[in-house]
Amino acid sequence: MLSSDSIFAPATGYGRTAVAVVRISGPQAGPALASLIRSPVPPARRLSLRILREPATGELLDHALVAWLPGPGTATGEDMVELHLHGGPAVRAAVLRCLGGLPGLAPAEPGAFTRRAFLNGRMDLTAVEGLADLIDAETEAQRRQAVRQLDGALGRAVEGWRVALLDVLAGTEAALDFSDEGDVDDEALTASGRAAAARVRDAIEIALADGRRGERLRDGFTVVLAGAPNAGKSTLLNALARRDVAIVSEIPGTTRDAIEVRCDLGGLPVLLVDTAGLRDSTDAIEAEGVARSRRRIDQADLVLWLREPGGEVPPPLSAPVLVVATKADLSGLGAGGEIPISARTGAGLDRLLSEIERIAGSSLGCGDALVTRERQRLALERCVHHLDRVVVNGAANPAELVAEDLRLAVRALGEVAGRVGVEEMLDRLFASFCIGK
Ligand SMILES: Nc1nc2c(c(=O)[nH]1)N(C=O)[C@@H](CNc1ccc(C(=O)N[C@@H](CCC(=O)O)C(=O)O)cc1)CN2
Ligand SMILES: Nc1nc2c(ncn2[C@@H]2O[C@H](COP(=O)(O)OP(=O)(O)OP(=O)(O)O)[C@@H](O)[C@H]2O)c(=O)[nH]1
Ligand SMILES: [K+]
Ligand SMILES: [Mg+2]
Repeated sequence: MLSSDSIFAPATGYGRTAVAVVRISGPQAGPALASLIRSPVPPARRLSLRILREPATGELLDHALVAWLPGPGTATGEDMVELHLHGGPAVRAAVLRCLGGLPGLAPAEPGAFTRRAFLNGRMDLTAVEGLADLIDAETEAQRRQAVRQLDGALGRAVEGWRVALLDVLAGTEAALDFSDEGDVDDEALTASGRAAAARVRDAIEIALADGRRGERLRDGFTVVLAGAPNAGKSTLLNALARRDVAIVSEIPGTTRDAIEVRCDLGGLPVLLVDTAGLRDSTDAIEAEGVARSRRRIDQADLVLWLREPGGEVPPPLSAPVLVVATKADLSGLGAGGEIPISARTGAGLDRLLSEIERIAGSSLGCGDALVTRERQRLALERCVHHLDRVVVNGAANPAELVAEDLRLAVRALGEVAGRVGVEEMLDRLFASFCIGK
């Protein structure tokens, strides 16, 4: 699967930047550097100042810091080169054009460097997923969770469980192979093997009993602002976003499309959604807006139900609800249990935000979850299923069945780490990276 071609790509952003880094990986990396600097590669693993020239014509391209990084002790496990260029778009384009003209070098697809790191055993699949999340992380809690996974928190746990189960499996297979030789325990599973399988199962169950906060933290927490027309939803959205995102007017039925604002609440990713005020309307467009509101309310992690003085109380909803008494500058306080605010004066907004942050925090955690994707969860659940059969029936079942369940449990852990059975998802995962990663 790994082509012997060498790849290159810009590793830094587009446009004008102070410095632009171009990375090359593969057997042609060293020769490519040598031809750009028209001399042997500089000392390994150091940045050296060199003059880059067009290989064919000798035309001056740039003064650059270059690094020669011989494999296998590199990010991809292959020979690598980094060119730290001046960050103009034309400098970068000229260097990329020269690289494309060299033999055995091709522009990298998105995620191609990370794919090579994975295929060369430099990273397991959980680390790759952690890296994807790290690049996408927009808040502190997301960053913390992603970098922990890149660092191997899940990978190490899974490998520890796998090694423990392989040990139990070896004992069971010995019982199978030599059951007539007399010197090996005849039973499919010794008491200590069974206890070891139970310990692994319990540890996995603890990791799974996390309320899915790792997955939720990647997705973010959705807060829907709902209520009757003119309750003050759009005014509140603008106040929380500190921007004029939604149209506000004294005309009921102003908002039609749902309006989304992403924000960072104490390190947590929160999506605020303003919606059309709920009422029966004969206006077809407003009615469609109300239908959209109801769908967003159904999918919300938290609904802020806004009611102006004397306004409607919330209908029964499946999501948790905070009732917000709006326009407190006109009416004074709302009823007990409601959070009084005035978007006009700003009164009560801090308290409202800290309530949202508290509820989001208990749903998303702070980045300490081990399981961060459904893919991992499903494989771990499958592992637990097979271990349950081993632990519960181990003494009664024939050795063949016990061994098969142990093998399937080990295989499920191998899937989490990307050792087996994941070929189909790799293309999708790597395509989610940017070019140059
Ligand atoms: N300039 C630059 N900065 C970068 C990267 C890069 O490739 N280039 N990275 C790329 O994403 C990240 C760092 N990740 C890296 C991971 C492993 C190795 C590496 O060479 N590992 C070897 C040697 C380790 C050592 O010297 O201790 C190894 O693990 O054997 C390099 C970078 C972030 N910053
Ligand atoms: N005095 C006062 N007026 C407010 C406050 N919040 C909103 N209003 C006014 O209430 C009216 C309706 O506000 P909107 O934010 O458009 O209400 P909405 O809930 O988004 O309305 P629809 O989009 O039509 O459902 C506007 O005239 C706002 O200026 C407040 O805190 N105090
Ligand atoms: K309005
Ligand atoms: Mg509105």
